[in-house]
Amino acid sequence: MSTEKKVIQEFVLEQDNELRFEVESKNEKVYLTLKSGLAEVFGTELVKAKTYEFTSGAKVAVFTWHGCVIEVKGKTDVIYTAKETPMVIYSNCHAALELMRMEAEKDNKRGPIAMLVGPCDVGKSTVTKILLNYAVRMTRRPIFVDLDVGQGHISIPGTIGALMIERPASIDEGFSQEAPLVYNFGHKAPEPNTSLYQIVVSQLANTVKERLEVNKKTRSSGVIINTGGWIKGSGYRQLLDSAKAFEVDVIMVLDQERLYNELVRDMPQFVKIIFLPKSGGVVERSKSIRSESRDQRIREYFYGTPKNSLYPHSFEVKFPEVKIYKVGAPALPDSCLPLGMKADDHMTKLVLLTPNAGLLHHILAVSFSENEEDIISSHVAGFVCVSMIDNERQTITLLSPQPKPLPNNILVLSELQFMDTH
Ligand SMILES: Nc1ncnc2c1ncn2[C@@H]1O[C@H](COP(=O)(O)OP(=O)(O)OP(=O)(O)O)[C@@H](O)[C@H]1O
Repeated sequence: MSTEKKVIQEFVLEQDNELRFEVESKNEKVYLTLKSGLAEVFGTELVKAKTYEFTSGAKVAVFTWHGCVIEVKGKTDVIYTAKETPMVIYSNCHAALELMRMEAEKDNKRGPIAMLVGPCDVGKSTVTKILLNYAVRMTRRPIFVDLDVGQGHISIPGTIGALMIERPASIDEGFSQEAPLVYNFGHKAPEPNTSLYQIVVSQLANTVKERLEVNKKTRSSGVIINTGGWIKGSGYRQLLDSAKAFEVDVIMVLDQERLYNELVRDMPQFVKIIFLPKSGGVVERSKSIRSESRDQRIREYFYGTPKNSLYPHSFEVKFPEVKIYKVGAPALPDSCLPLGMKADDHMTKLVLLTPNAGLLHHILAVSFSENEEDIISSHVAGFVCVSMIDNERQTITLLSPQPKPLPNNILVLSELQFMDTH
């Protein structure tokens, strides 16, 4: 047990102030308690006298609309109170979406489909979370869509997905992950395979639209879509395609006027484009921190969080028991392509793999599809990780959240890897 005494600090926040802190040191824990007044963390209200725990990697902002007293116990790397925040502007956006939801409810129509866009590290995921939390606090049931394959807020990185939000995010664990709809893309950025990205985005958009049709409450609550930070060149065209696929009504552009003006120029008139300033608190993340947080997401998928541990299973499957596919075949010169085939088509071609040492540590998506034709357009049941390949015995050892048997024998290779150090 550590004999080191924990540092205790008390902060008195005036109305509209924000206490920001970061926990960086490994194995460090910081405890936060609301002593009096009202406060929230990214849209989720703090319960008075309850202690919240934050571990290494946490970047937190405690905002108060009315003033409060906060106690922070433990070693933070940065901690300060900010008087200037864009929270009033974000709250006005929520109010505008809420008006659209009220109209939609009255006329039994679809509520607002809003998309957050902007470069990396401007707070897109954070504003998405704030807007979802505010909506659900008004008893709405919006759908959260995450198109950012880099971080994987709904499932693991390399995927896109949708989740119906029924209660505010937990301060330390995020949104409850009940029955998310997840599509495997298999790369940590859209660039390596934009054709495939476009297909999975359209597929997700169609499924989300179907869900809006069948649930009245969700239909009027609408959808909030988070996107990745790739906004230049084909990344920008990709954004336009995604906006079209989801039939968005509102696009909120964080921090970049150029992107805002391009969207005003290129989107149809009925789509409202809104410019939002970035919060001064948003922390920039280096490549290595992004990579660490991707690892952390995958580890949490298999092993859970300190508060909610999971115990994954490890089992063997024989080579013939599974079919492992890779999406995207090596490119062929135009002269070698069959008549009518475009050079781009190879990017969505399925290649059946013979299990080999190259699969070691790779993530495999367990497809819901029953035949080869539907693999790309099917959502996935979950993920396993290849922890051993034994060529002699013709077996693959898999780390899996569920015990044997696999729900399907069709597996799809992801570029993402996970080193299981447990
Ligand atoms: N007001 C704030 N105070 C302190 N930290 C903040 C604040 N807003 C956001 N952050 C932190 O900054 C980090 C980056 O924010 P966020 O993930 O929302 O950015 P992003 O634009 O979605 O990034 P990316 O493009 O990489 O997905 C997060 O760790 C988040 O917790």
